[in-house]
Amino acid sequence: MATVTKISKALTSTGVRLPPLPTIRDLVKLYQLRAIKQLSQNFLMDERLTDKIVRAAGNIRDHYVLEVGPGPGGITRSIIRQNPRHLVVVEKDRRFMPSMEMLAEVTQPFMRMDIVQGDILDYRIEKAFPDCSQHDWMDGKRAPVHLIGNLPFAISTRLLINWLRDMSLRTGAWSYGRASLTLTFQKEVAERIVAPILSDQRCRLSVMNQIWSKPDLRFMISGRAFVPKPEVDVGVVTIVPLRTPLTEVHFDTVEKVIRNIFSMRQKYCRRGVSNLYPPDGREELTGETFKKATVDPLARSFQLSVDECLRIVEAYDELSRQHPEIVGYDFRAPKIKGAGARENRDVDQ
Ligand SMILES: C[S@@+](CC[C@H](N)C(=O)[O-])C[C@H]1O[C@@H](n2cnc3c(N)ncnc32)[C@H](O)[C@@H]1O
Repeated sequence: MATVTKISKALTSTGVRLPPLPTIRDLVKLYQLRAIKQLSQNFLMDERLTDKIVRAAGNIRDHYVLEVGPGPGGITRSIIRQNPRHLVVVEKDRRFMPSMEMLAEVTQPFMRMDIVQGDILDYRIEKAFPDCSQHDWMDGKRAPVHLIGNLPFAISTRLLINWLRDMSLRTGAWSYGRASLTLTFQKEVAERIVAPILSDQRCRLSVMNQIWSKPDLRFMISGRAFVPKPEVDVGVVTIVPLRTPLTEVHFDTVEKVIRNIFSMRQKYCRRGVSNLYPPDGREELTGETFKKATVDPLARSFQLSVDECLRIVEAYDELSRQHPEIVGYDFRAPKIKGAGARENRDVDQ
């Protein structure tokens, strides 16, 4: 571990020196590193870029930070240099544990660093920071809790939707208050998250994000900066929860309706919405939805504002309280033999 124990950059305010980030050659030697494709491993080894990502999170001094997938620890070092109070890193790949342990040891007198070897999708963030008190959601300030990560692309969209759900229910990281996110996404996904009405990238992810948060695409990083180089460039996005979300309808209902609205991008939005309803009564209920919502059923989904999407959600929510039998309906569910032929015909017409 000669290279890792070499001392390089100082922690500015504490005078503590961090073990330097291993070079690419070190990575190969020390960890017999072959990037594992299933874990979406593309490492960022340029300190200026890792510092820039952490700066995008704003002030984290004395705050609580969770880093997703630290890998060899480039972003981790940038976080530590900003002197958070408590850092938790969650990494699935056991090969990175020794270098994380070394960082935890060096920083131990000045801050708390916990290492979790495991899957971020299973990790309970509400238990991560026992010393962090709850912060009032409605006062102007954000909670001193930040989720930061150069995300594994294979799970980034799923993770974001899970986190938006937690944000809406004020569970997980949002049990502490208005926690913020600073994350990387493949360029196209980053553009979709912030896409405004009428844009080519407008999709379910845009509307879902914009209902509960203010997402910002802060800057792009060329794919060339990563090792190994991914096929695409990468966007750094910050996501700050809105003090007042744009709806009070339950996340699961909103997600279901928005998914249907955007399920057939090139067709009239009426078509996707109609699939929310069982064939018996589909026409009538779809007509009623658009009437209640005062939205043009012949608009395409990308032509709808967040407000129009939410009016459709609210109309569906109201109708499903009047007709409880439609709540569990899923037009993609396997069809019962015999009924299937008829139902498929209805959908295709
Ligand atoms: C894109 S790499 C980023 C590594 C490092 N942060 C960097 O910027 O160089 C993604 C990291 O997430 C880890 N990872 C992948 N899936 C994970 C999961 N489900 N839970 C936790 N970590 C995961 C990978 O092992 C890898 O270290």
